[in-house]
Amino acid sequence: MTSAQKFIAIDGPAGSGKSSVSKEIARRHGYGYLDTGAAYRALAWHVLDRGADTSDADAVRAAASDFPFAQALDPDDRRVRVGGADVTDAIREPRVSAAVSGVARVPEVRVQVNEMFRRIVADSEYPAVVVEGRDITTVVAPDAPVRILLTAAPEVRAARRAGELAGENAAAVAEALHKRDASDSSVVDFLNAAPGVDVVDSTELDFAQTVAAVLTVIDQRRDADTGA
Ligand SMILES: Nc1ncnc2c1ncn2[C@@H]1O[C@H](COP(=O)(O)OP(=O)(O)OP(=O)(O)O)[C@@H](O)[C@H]1O
Ligand SMILES: Nc1ccn([C@@H]2O[C@H](COP(=O)(O)O)[C@@H](O)[C@H]2O)c(=O)n1
Repeated sequence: MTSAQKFIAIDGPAGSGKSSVSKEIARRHGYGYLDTGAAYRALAWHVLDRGADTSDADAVRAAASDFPFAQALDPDDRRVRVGGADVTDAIREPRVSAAVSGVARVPEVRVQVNEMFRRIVADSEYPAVVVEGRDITTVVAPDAPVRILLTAAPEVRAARRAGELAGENAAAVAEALHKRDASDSSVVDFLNAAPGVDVVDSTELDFAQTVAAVLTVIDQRRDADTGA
Protein backbone atom coordinates (compact mmCIF):
# COMPACT_ATOMS: atom_id res chain seq x y z
CA MET A 1 0.00 0.00 0.00
CA THR A 2 1.40 3.46 -0.89
CA SER A 3 1.17 6.18 1.73
CA ALA A 4 -1.39 8.07 -0.42
CA GLN A 5 -3.71 5.07 -0.07
CA LYS A 6 -3.69 5.51 3.71
CA PHE A 7 -5.30 8.95 3.39
CA ILE A 8 -8.98 9.63 3.83
CA ALA A 9 -8.87 13.25 2.72
CA ILE A 10 -11.47 15.75 3.92
CA ASP A 11 -11.47 19.46 3.09
CA GLY A 12 -13.90 22.26 3.74
CA PRO A 13 -14.37 25.79 4.98
CA ALA A 14 -14.24 26.86 8.65
CA GLY A 15 -17.01 25.42 10.79
CA SER A 16 -18.16 22.90 8.17
CA GLY A 17 -17.72 20.05 10.67
CA LYS A 18 -14.41 18.66 9.38
CA SER A 19 -12.84 17.97 12.76
CA SER A 20 -15.87 16.66 14.64
CA VAL A 21 -16.96 14.44 11.74
CA SER A 22 -13.41 13.22 10.99
CA LYS A 23 -12.80 12.28 14.63
CA GLU A 24 -16.03 10.29 14.72
CA ILE A 25 -15.13 8.43 11.50
CA ALA A 26 -11.67 7.65 12.90
CA ARG A 27 -13.14 6.33 16.18
CA ARG A 28 -15.65 4.09 14.41
CA HIS A 29 -13.12 2.57 12.02
CA GLY A 30 -10.08 2.49 14.32
CA TYR A 31 -8.26 4.96 12.07
CA GLY A 32 -5.91 7.76 12.96
CA TYR A 33 -7.00 11.38 12.76
CA LEU A 34 -4.83 14.30 11.64
CA ASP A 35 -6.05 17.87 12.10
CA THR A 36 -3.80 19.83 9.72
CA GLY A 37 -5.34 23.14 10.81
CA ALA A 38 -3.86 22.49 14.26
CA ALA A 39 -0.37 22.58 12.72
CA TYR A 40 -1.04 25.93 11.02
CA ARG A 41 -2.53 27.22 14.27
CA ALA A 42 0.44 25.96 16.29
CA LEU A 43 2.83 27.70 13.90
CA ALA A 44 0.81 30.94 14.21
CA TRP A 45 1.03 30.57 18.01
CA HIS A 46 4.81 30.01 17.67
CA VAL A 47 5.20 33.20 15.59
CA LEU A 48 3.22 35.23 18.14
CA ASP A 49 5.15 33.61 21.01
CA ARG A 50 8.36 34.92 19.44
CA GLY A 51 6.88 38.43 19.57
CA ALA A 52 6.44 38.56 15.78
CA ASP A 53 3.48 39.14 13.50
CA THR A 54 2.12 36.55 11.04
CA SER A 55 1.74 39.26 8.37
CA ASP A 56 5.56 39.30 8.28
CA ALA A 57 6.41 36.42 5.91
CA ASP A 58 10.11 36.47 6.92
CA ALA A 59 9.13 36.08 10.58
CA VAL A 60 6.83 33.17 9.64
CA ARG A 61 9.62 31.48 7.66
CA ALA A 62 12.03 31.97 10.57
CA ALA A 63 9.56 30.44 13.05
CA ALA A 64 8.87 27.55 10.66
CA SER A 65 12.58 26.73 10.44
CA ASP A 66 12.52 25.92 14.17
CA PHE A 67 9.07 24.40 14.72
CA PRO A 68 9.04 21.38 17.05
CA PHE A 69 5.40 20.43 16.45
CA ALA A 70 3.84 17.29 17.93
CA GLN A 71 0.29 15.97 17.67
CA ALA A 72 -1.00 12.48 18.38
CA LEU A 73 -3.13 10.68 15.77
CA ASP A 74 -5.49 9.24 18.38
CA PRO A 75 -8.87 10.91 17.76
CA ASP A 76 -9.41 11.06 21.53
CA ASP A 77 -6.05 12.64 22.30
CA ARG A 78 -6.21 16.16 20.99
CA ARG A 79 -3.09 17.50 22.73
CA VAL A 80 -0.89 19.69 20.58
CA ARG A 81 2.64 20.66 21.58
CA VAL A 82 5.28 23.04 20.33
CA GLY A 83 8.51 21.98 22.00
CA GLY A 84 7.81 21.84 25.74
CA ALA A 85 4.64 23.96 25.54
CA ASP A 86 1.19 22.40 25.57
CA VAL A 87 -0.68 24.71 23.16
CA THR A 88 -3.87 22.63 22.87
CA ASP A 89 -6.13 25.38 24.20
CA ALA A 90 -4.05 28.38 23.21
CA ILE A 91 -4.27 27.59 19.48
CA ARG A 92 -8.08 27.90 19.64
CA GLU A 93 -7.98 31.43 21.09
CA PRO A 94 -9.41 34.18 18.85
CA ARG A 95 -5.99 35.91 18.64
CA VAL A 96 -4.54 32.77 17.02
CA SER A 97 -7.58 32.26 14.74
CA ALA A 98 -7.17 35.86 13.59
CA ALA A 99 -3.45 35.37 12.90
CA VAL A 100 -3.40 31.91 11.31
CA SER A 101 -4.23 32.95 7.73
CA GLY A 102 -0.97 34.93 7.65
CA VAL A 103 0.94 31.69 8.17
CA ALA A 104 -1.15 29.87 5.55
CA ARG A 105 -0.24 32.47 2.91
CA VAL A 106 3.50 31.66 2.89
CA PRO A 107 4.12 29.13 0.06
CA GLU A 108 7.37 27.66 1.47
CA VAL A 109 5.62 27.02 4.77
CA ARG A 110 2.83 25.15 3.01
CA VAL A 111 5.37 22.94 1.25
CA GLN A 112 7.13 22.27 4.57
CA VAL A 113 4.00 21.35 6.54
CA ASN A 114 2.60 19.27 3.67
CA GLU A 115 5.78 17.16 3.71
CA MET A 116 5.35 16.80 7.46
CA PHE A 117 1.73 15.62 7.04
CA ARG A 118 2.70 13.02 4.42
CA ARG A 119 5.51 11.76 6.65
CA ILE A 120 3.22 11.52 9.71
CA VAL A 121 0.69 9.44 7.74
CA ALA A 122 3.36 7.24 6.12
CA ASP A 123 5.01 6.54 9.50
CA SER A 124 1.76 5.87 11.38
CA GLU A 125 0.75 2.38 12.38
CA TYR A 126 -2.94 3.03 11.69
CA PRO A 127 -4.37 1.25 8.62
CA ALA A 128 -5.70 4.63 7.46
CA VAL A 129 -5.68 8.21 8.69
CA VAL A 130 -8.53 10.70 8.29
CA VAL A 131 -6.72 13.89 7.35
CA GLU A 132 -8.71 17.11 7.31
CA GLY A 133 -7.87 20.62 6.20
CA ARG A 134 -8.17 22.88 3.17
CA ASP A 135 -5.93 21.35 0.51
CA ILE A 136 -5.73 17.68 1.44
CA THR A 137 -7.92 16.52 -1.48
CA THR A 138 -6.04 18.69 -3.97
CA VAL A 139 -2.41 19.20 -2.89
CA VAL A 140 -1.42 16.99 0.04
CA ALA A 141 -3.03 13.74 -1.17
CA PRO A 142 -4.63 14.20 -4.62
CA ASP A 143 -4.25 10.41 -5.16
CA ALA A 144 -6.09 9.41 -1.99
CA PRO A 145 -8.78 6.77 -2.62
CA VAL A 146 -11.34 8.78 -0.66
CA ARG A 147 -11.54 12.57 -1.11
CA ILE A 148 -14.43 14.54 0.33
CA LEU A 149 -15.37 18.21 0.38
CA LEU A 150 -17.49 18.77 3.48
CA THR A 151 -19.48 21.93 3.21
CA ALA A 152 -22.45 23.81 4.69
CA ALA A 153 -24.09 27.18 4.07
CA PRO A 154 -22.08 30.08 5.54
CA GLU A 155 -24.82 31.13 7.97
CA VAL A 156 -25.20 27.56 9.25
CA ARG A 157 -21.46 27.24 9.83
CA ALA A 158 -21.35 30.57 11.64
CA ALA A 159 -24.29 29.59 13.87
CA ARG A 160 -22.65 26.25 14.77
CA ARG A 161 -19.38 27.94 15.63
CA ALA A 162 -21.12 30.67 17.66
CA GLY A 163 -22.96 27.94 19.57
CA GLU A 164 -19.58 26.51 20.62
CA LEU A 165 -18.14 29.80 21.81
CA ALA A 166 -20.45 30.67 24.69
CA GLY A 167 -20.12 34.31 25.68
CA GLU A 168 -18.74 35.41 22.31
CA ASN A 169 -20.76 37.85 20.22
CA ALA A 170 -22.46 35.80 17.44
CA ALA A 171 -22.07 38.54 14.83
CA ALA A 172 -18.38 38.92 15.64
CA VAL A 173 -17.88 35.14 15.43
CA ALA A 174 -19.59 35.06 12.02
CA GLU A 175 -17.53 37.98 10.75
CA ALA A 176 -14.24 36.41 11.90
CA LEU A 177 -15.16 33.06 10.29
CA HIS A 178 -16.09 34.64 6.95
CA LYS A 179 -12.97 36.84 6.97
CA ARG A 180 -10.76 33.79 7.54
CA ASP A 181 -12.51 31.85 4.74
CA ALA A 182 -12.09 34.78 2.34
CA SER A 183 -8.38 35.01 3.09
CA ASP A 184 -7.79 31.24 3.04
CA SER A 185 -9.71 30.67 -0.19
CA SER A 186 -7.43 33.12 -1.99
CA VAL A 187 -4.59 30.64 -1.29
CA VAL A 188 -6.27 27.26 -1.91
CA ASP A 189 -9.72 26.47 -3.32
CA PHE A 190 -11.78 24.58 -0.74
CA LEU A 191 -15.13 26.03 -1.78
CA ASN A 192 -15.36 24.08 -5.05
CA ALA A 193 -14.76 20.35 -5.38
CA ALA A 194 -11.86 19.33 -7.62
CA PRO A 195 -12.61 16.62 -10.21
CA GLY A 196 -13.21 13.27 -8.51
CA VAL A 197 -13.89 14.81 -5.09
CA ASP A 198 -17.25 13.91 -3.48
CA VAL A 199 -19.27 16.70 -1.89
CA VAL A 200 -21.17 16.23 1.37
CA ASP A 201 -23.30 19.29 2.14
CA SER A 202 -24.40 19.23 5.79
CA THR A 203 -26.57 22.35 5.66
CA GLU A 204 -29.76 20.34 6.15
CA LEU A 205 -28.17 17.46 8.07
CA ASP A 206 -27.63 16.98 11.78
CA PHE A 207 -24.33 15.63 13.05
CA ALA A 208 -25.34 11.94 12.95
CA GLN A 209 -26.69 12.29 9.41
CA THR A 210 -23.50 14.00 8.29
CA VAL A 211 -21.35 11.21 9.72
CA ALA A 212 -23.58 8.65 7.97
CA ALA A 213 -23.27 10.52 4.65
CA VAL A 214 -19.47 10.62 4.91
CA LEU A 215 -19.34 6.92 5.84
CA THR A 216 -21.43 6.10 2.76
CA VAL A 217 -18.96 7.92 0.50
CA ILE A 218 -16.03 6.11 2.15
CA ASP A 219 -17.70 2.72 1.62
CA GLN A 220 -18.56 3.50 -2.00
CA ARG A 221 -15.05 4.71 -2.84
CA ARG A 222 -13.43 1.81 -1.03
CA ASP A 223 -15.65 -0.67 -2.91
CA ALA A 224 -14.82 1.01 -6.22
CA ASP A 225 -11.10 0.94 -5.36
CA THR A 226 -11.09 -2.77 -4.54
CA GLY A 227 -13.51 -3.65 -7.34
CA ALA A 228 -16.02 -5.01 -4.79
N1 LIG B 1 -23.99 18.33 10.68
C1 LIG B 1 -23.87 19.04 11.80
N2 LIG B 1 -24.96 19.45 12.43
C2 LIG B 1 -24.85 20.19 13.54
N3 LIG B 1 -23.68 20.59 14.10
C3 LIG B 1 -22.58 20.21 13.50
C4 LIG B 1 -22.61 19.41 12.34
N4 LIG B 1 -21.33 19.20 11.96
C5 LIG B 1 -20.56 19.84 12.87
N5 LIG B 1 -21.32 20.42 13.81
C6 LIG B 1 -20.85 21.26 14.91
O1 LIG B 1 -20.35 22.44 14.31
C7 LIG B 1 -19.26 22.93 15.05
C8 LIG B 1 -18.08 23.16 14.12
O2 LIG B 1 -17.62 21.87 13.70
P1 LIG B 1 -16.06 21.57 13.57
O3 LIG B 1 -15.27 22.24 14.63
O4 LIG B 1 -15.96 20.10 13.42
O5 LIG B 1 -15.78 22.31 12.19
P2 LIG B 1 -14.43 22.48 11.38
O6 LIG B 1 -14.78 22.41 9.94
O7 LIG B 1 -13.40 21.54 11.88
O8 LIG B 1 -14.03 23.97 11.76
P3 LIG B 1 -12.61 24.70 11.70
O9 LIG B 1 -12.10 24.58 10.30
O10 LIG B 1 -12.91 26.13 12.02
O11 LIG B 1 -11.71 24.03 12.69
C9 LIG B 1 -19.01 21.92 16.17
O12 LIG B 1 -19.66 22.40 17.33
C10 LIG B 1 -19.69 20.66 15.68
O13 LIG B 1 -20.13 19.84 16.74
N1 LIG C 1 -4.82 22.20 5.08
C1 LIG C 1 -4.94 23.39 5.72
C2 LIG C 1 -5.45 23.46 7.01
C3 LIG C 1 -5.52 24.67 7.63
N2 LIG C 1 -5.08 25.78 6.99
C4 LIG C 1 -5.03 27.07 7.68
O1 LIG C 1 -5.15 26.87 9.09
C5 LIG C 1 -6.24 27.60 9.60
C6 LIG C 1 -6.87 26.87 10.76
O2 LIG C 1 -7.51 25.70 10.29
P1 LIG C 1 -8.79 25.08 11.04
O3 LIG C 1 -9.11 23.84 10.25
O4 LIG C 1 -8.36 24.80 12.43
O5 LIG C 1 -9.86 26.10 10.97
C7 LIG C 1 -7.17 27.85 8.41
O6 LIG C 1 -7.94 29.02 8.60
C8 LIG C 1 -6.13 28.04 7.30
O7 LIG C 1 -5.58 29.33 7.35
C9 LIG C 1 -4.59 25.69 5.71
O8 LIG C 1 -4.19 26.71 5.11
N3 LIG C 1 -4.53 24.49 5.09
